[in-house]
Amino acid sequence: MMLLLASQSPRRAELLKQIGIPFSQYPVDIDEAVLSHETPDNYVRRMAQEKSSLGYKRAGAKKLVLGLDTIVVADGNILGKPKNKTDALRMLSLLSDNTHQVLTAVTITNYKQQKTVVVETQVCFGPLSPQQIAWYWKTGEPQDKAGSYGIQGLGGQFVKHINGSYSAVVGLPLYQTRLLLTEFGIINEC
Ligand SMILES: Cc1cn([C@H]2C[C@H](O)[C@@H](COP(=O)(O)OP(=O)(O)OP(=O)(O)O)O2)c(=O)[nH]c1=O
Repeated sequence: MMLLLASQSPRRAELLKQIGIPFSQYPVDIDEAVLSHETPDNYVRRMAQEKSSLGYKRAGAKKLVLGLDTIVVADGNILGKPKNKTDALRMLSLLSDNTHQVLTAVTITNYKQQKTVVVETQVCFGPLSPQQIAWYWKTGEPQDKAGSYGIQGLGGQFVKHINGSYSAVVGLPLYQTRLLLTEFGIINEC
């Protein structure tokens, strides 16, 4: 069965390629607004499910559709992608000298079922000065990333340690995605 990755992210495509499964990229656009009283876990789960469901609806039967979403949670606040510079500076100040959570949800949909897993990783940042934050924004890296940083890029130098899945922080948890794909019969157990 044909696997579709319902994502425009080149990083997610790279990670999926890394585990050697053939797929095509099939981006979808959904409304990413957080509902009132929605918990971070419910929100990230719903986003991955909506991407996967919409991809499945558009692509039709005989397809298996993988949808993902990544958010940063700092002191209980959901941090998505920054709207502008002020928003990014606010997020990076919240992350400075603090431990936050990165939640990545993975959903697979096919003709008969939908399954979702949420992977949580603790990320500990060292202190960031206002000058470092201003410099980092200017590099352009924070712009399209949840929490306004990329652990795989220049942002990696702010990270003291992590507890969890590095690939989940970048956008696609390799281990948990493999397990889900195995449950759907896309990968043989070995
Ligand atoms: C925290 C963190 C996030 N990110 C990225 C992962 C996601 O691509 C992005 C979060 O935005 P998402 O809305 O999860 O994904 P996306 O819009 O990039 O792609 P699509 O919805 O089409 O699948 O932030 C990093 O690349 N590195 C990091 O360290």
